[in-house]
Amino acid sequence: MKVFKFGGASLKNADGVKNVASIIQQHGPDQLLVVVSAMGKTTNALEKIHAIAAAGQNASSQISTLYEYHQEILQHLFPAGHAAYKAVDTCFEELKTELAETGEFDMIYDQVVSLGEIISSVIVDHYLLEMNVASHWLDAGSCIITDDSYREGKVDWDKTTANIQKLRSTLNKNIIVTQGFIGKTTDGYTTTLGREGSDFSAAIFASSLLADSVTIWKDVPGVMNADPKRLPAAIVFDELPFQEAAEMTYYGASVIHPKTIKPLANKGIPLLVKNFEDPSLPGTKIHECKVDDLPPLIVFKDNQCLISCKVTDYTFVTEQHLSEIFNALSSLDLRVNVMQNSAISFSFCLDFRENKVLSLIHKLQEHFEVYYNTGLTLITVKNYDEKTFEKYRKHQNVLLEQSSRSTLQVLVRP
Ligand SMILES: Nc1ncnc2c1ncn2[C@@H]1O[C@H](COP(=O)(O)OP(=O)(O)O)[C@@H](O)[C@H]1O
Ligand SMILES: N[C@@H](CC(=O)OP(=O)(O)O)C(=O)O
Repeated sequence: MKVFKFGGASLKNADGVKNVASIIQQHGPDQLLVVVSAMGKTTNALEKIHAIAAAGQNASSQISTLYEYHQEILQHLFPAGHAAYKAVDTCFEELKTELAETGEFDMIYDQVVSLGEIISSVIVDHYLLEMNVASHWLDAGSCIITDDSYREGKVDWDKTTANIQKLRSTLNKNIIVTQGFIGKTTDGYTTTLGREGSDFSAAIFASSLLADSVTIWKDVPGVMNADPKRLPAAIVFDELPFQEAAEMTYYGASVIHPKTIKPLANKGIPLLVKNFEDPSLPGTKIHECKVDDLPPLIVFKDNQCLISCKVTDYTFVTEQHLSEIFNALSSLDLRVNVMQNSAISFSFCLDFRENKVLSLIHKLQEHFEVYYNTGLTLITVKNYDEKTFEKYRKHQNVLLEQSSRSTLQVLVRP
């Protein structure tokens, strides 16, 4: 059996839905489970709607814009009065109900933001049925069980695997269409798996069903040695070892969600990255393989914050100081992207998640003099050669630089 995952870019309008349906129709005789994300930039719009409502303001104009966006798609796909309209209306009713709920910010966020995937999957399912494809809509939350870490749900693999394995008989008769990005707690509340987490959902289904492969359909010809939006001369890899792909995602290559590789590598399931605009292109196969002479791999990670903790009593940076810093980071579930120390100061860079980073700074100020800069970009060059080493080290406004035998990292003010 196979797993396909279609992201927001592939489903951004009615033509996108038609194209996705045609890729599904041509997939061949294998059993198929399809994971879809919210359409276009719907998740960002829902995040904004939730933030407005949580601040006690009226989000009705933003809700109308999102409703119109989906109506336009529906009108190009279905005749008036089709059941798909009612199904989408029900989701928007649910959105209003959830926004009126009182509860913890992150918990309500998940109930609201997850609706983008529900709407998208409802539309794709109805359209496939319209095209005479035996589609079966599945609530991903009935399978993917997480703890109650809202916005970053941690998967209960035993329960999840057992639930997903029960899908085998349905897969014998139907193509399953389900949502990426979302799960449920054992109490039945929806959770999300972290932004851009639909690739991870596809990997969860594939690993539980021991799929033959997972294909994630993107707007690029495959995995490239840099984001082509940043470096138009980037080249496409025919194949990549799991290890190399995992490291790329760790450094921030946004083409694949970082949690995707592990479940697939553990089960030896190949991950194919293909272009939804031209499915005939070979794409990239990520699997257990050896590739010699990989070119330099360049990853740009924006929205970085550099924090420097300065010891003020001339005792130098000791293990005690480091443990205070790492305890604070761990208590807030924050990950360091690069770090460096000198005699009296310890500097590190991390993603700028404003509320959490400001809480961190507050904690650190109990022990150190703290300085910080935001709006930075971390450039990582893996497998650097002489040319790329020189080029990125000479970048203007370098705030921090570090290199090992194979990897160069420079933190710059863009
Ligand atoms: N190394 C890379 N190779 C290919 N694409 C990359 C790479 N790094 C970043 N990208 C970006 O990833 C984008 C595709 O991912 P994404 O926008 O998350 O797709 P979707 O939301 O549809 O799943 C591309 O448009 C490209 O700009
Ligand atoms: N819709 C969610 C989950 C996701 O993975 O989306 P996409 O596949 O479009 O990156 C998000 O935007 O975070």
